[in-house]
Amino acid sequence: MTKDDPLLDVRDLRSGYGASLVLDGLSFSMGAEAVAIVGRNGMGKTTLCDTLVGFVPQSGGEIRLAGRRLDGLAPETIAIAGLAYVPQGRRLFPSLTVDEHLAMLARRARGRRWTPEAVYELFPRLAQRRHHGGAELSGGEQQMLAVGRALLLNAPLVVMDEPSEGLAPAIVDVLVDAVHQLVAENVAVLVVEQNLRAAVRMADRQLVMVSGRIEAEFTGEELLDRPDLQHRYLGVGATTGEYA
Ligand SMILES: Nc1ncnc2c1ncn2[C@@H]1O[C@H](COP(=O)(O)OP(=O)(O)OP(=O)(O)O)[C@@H](O)[C@H]1O
Repeated sequence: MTKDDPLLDVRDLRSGYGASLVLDGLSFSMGAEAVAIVGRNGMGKTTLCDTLVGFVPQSGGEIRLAGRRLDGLAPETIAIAGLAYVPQGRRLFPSLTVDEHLAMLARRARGRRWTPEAVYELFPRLAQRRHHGGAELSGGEQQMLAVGRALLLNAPLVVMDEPSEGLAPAIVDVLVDAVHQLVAENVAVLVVEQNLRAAVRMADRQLVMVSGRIEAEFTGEELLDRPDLQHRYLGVGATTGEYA
């Protein structure tokens, strides 16, 4: 990496499922900051996350992390290269306790910034639930665990797909604070959000996805102040309620 390389640089990315192309020439770059990807249902946000982390194979374009090409690498290699993932739906193991989830990556994390104990400091609620199984946790606790597990990779970039989905406002506040703390410690966060209010609180840069491309970029303030933009890019009702 030279000093001019962005942390993540995505150029002309193409990917999809079989013959159907979902990402169709998608480009953006980011540094050690928080960036949100917003957009209507079905625009390809989850496909973007899954392609970045190697779950969906790309059919064109380039992905560079700190100057290193990631395209075509296996998901485990991409994770170890520095791209951690908090998938939509959290994907935890119902029969494993919180402690057991974190223990799986504890050896790799030893001596680094993010250890299981550091995750428990970030999310004290998880520490109280450390002996409970994944299936016994509330949605918010599950999301904290999914974020904590990703942090144990000690990666420079964490990708989060819809972290606020289905969560009470108080829990979203905890996640927003966690994102701010990560960025303050130089960990970049790329967050996909359906929920504009949560997205704006997590990130200043809002990239709008339309039909598999980044079509526009706004600041959070611009998007919140402009119902016309919300209507055009996010659909009716994007900002109704505190987080809905
Ligand atoms: N496994 C799959 N196989 C085939 N098509 C898929 C698959 N997953 C998603 N798609 C299609 O790809 C397109 C983009 O879906 P994607 O989930 O990436 O969008 P999204 O913006 O994340 O929307 P949502 O918020 O509803 O998840 C949609 O047309 C969807 O039907």
